[in-house]
Amino acid sequence: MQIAIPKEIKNHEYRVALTPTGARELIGRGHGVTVQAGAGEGAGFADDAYEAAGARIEADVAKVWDSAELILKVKEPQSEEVKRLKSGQTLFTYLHLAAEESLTRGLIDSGVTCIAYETITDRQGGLPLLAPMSTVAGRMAIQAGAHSLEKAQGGSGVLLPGVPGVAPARVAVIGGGVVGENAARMALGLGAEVTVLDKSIPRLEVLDDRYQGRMKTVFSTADAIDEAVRESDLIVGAVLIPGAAAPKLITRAMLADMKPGSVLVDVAIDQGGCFETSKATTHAEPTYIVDGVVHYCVANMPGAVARTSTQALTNATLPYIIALADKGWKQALADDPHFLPGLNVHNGQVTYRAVADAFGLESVDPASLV
Ligand SMILES: NC(=O)C1=CN([C@@H]2O[C@H](COP(=O)(O)OP(=O)(O)OC[C@H]3O[C@@H](n4cnc5c(N)ncnc54)[C@H](O)[C@@H]3O)[C@@H](O)[C@H]2O)C=CC1
Ligand SMILES: CC(=O)C(=O)O
Ligand SMILES: [Mg+2]
Repeated sequence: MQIAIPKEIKNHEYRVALTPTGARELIGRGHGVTVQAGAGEGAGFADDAYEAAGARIEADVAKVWDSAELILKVKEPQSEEVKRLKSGQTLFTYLHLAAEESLTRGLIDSGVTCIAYETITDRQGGLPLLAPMSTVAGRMAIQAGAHSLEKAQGGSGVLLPGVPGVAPARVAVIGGGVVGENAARMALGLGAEVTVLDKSIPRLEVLDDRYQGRMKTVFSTADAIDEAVRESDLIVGAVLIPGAAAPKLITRAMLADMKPGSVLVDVAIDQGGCFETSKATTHAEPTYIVDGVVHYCVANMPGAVARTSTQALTNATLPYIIALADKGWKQALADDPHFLPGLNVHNGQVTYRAVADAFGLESVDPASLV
């Protein structure tokens, strides 16, 4: 199969969809890999490394997209990339469609088969292709939050660990999944006082057991969120209802109850964000202030640590890429009931229920297509 790796074009996105190591695995199985010139540079992978793995380097972006049966990306296609798609191609990338109606409609019109990393499941009920980037983003959320608390960023001037004689900051993490656990773990490591809120009791049990009471676990209700809003210096939004738009858990009116200069880091922004006042920002301008509260809402946080993130992403995606390349999308999805929910759009139809529901569209059961 002919596989293309375009250079990512989203603001400050330095990841690439495949490492040279991944390219070598695919080429060894008889597939052709074309990499756009410079695609791996931001992650520290030079064109030479891909060539040494047997890949072809192509400088002409149109030729990269045109030649491909399977296109591998990191971020959702930007509008100029949607125009490059051709009916019959397969696109495998993060899509987060419930947050972006125009992208959804563009992909419907393209006639392309679109498989999203973030809706593939595993036997344990996890999201194995979201998890590596959620691990990165969760860990980064505390770095970003700590920086945003500094006065120069509009923050309250609180240092997360405090110092001897001065209490540490209070950090609340809403959603105790992969992002939430990693954020909580980093905040604990820095000496903050940490509370995790989740709607899943089994998840709170896991956290309680793993951290032996070093973080507070709280069942997520409107009351619990009100309390977190009043007491916290930093709140991380880390909820997910797979494939669906994130619920708005903190409204604009609630910002008045927060301490001036406190910080909201909305990691769930790629699914539309879980705070009413969240709007997606970029690494170039990551924060803005509403009613005295600093908001950090970067939708591609792992792009800033592209070397680590690219390696972690390829480790997770490679077995699925190999299945797509060896068998074609239809057989690959038919053979694996956990791969099947990755299908979001096929040949003009939405195949993921929560995406269709977000925009009042019809959805088609993906099982009926394979
Ligand atoms: N901004 C960025 O760069 C990145 C964003 N993400 C996003 O972060 C979000 C979280 O991802 P994961 O941690 O992997 O998901 P996950 O599925 O591991 O965890 C989500 C958790 O939210 C909980 N939850 C759902 N509704 C809730 C509510 N009302 N109150 C409290 N908890 C609730 C669930 O029970 C679950 O434990 C997703 O939207 C994901 O796409 C992930 C990576 C990078
Ligand atoms: C998951 C996601 O949106 C990202 O890694 O950028
Ligand atoms: Mg987006």
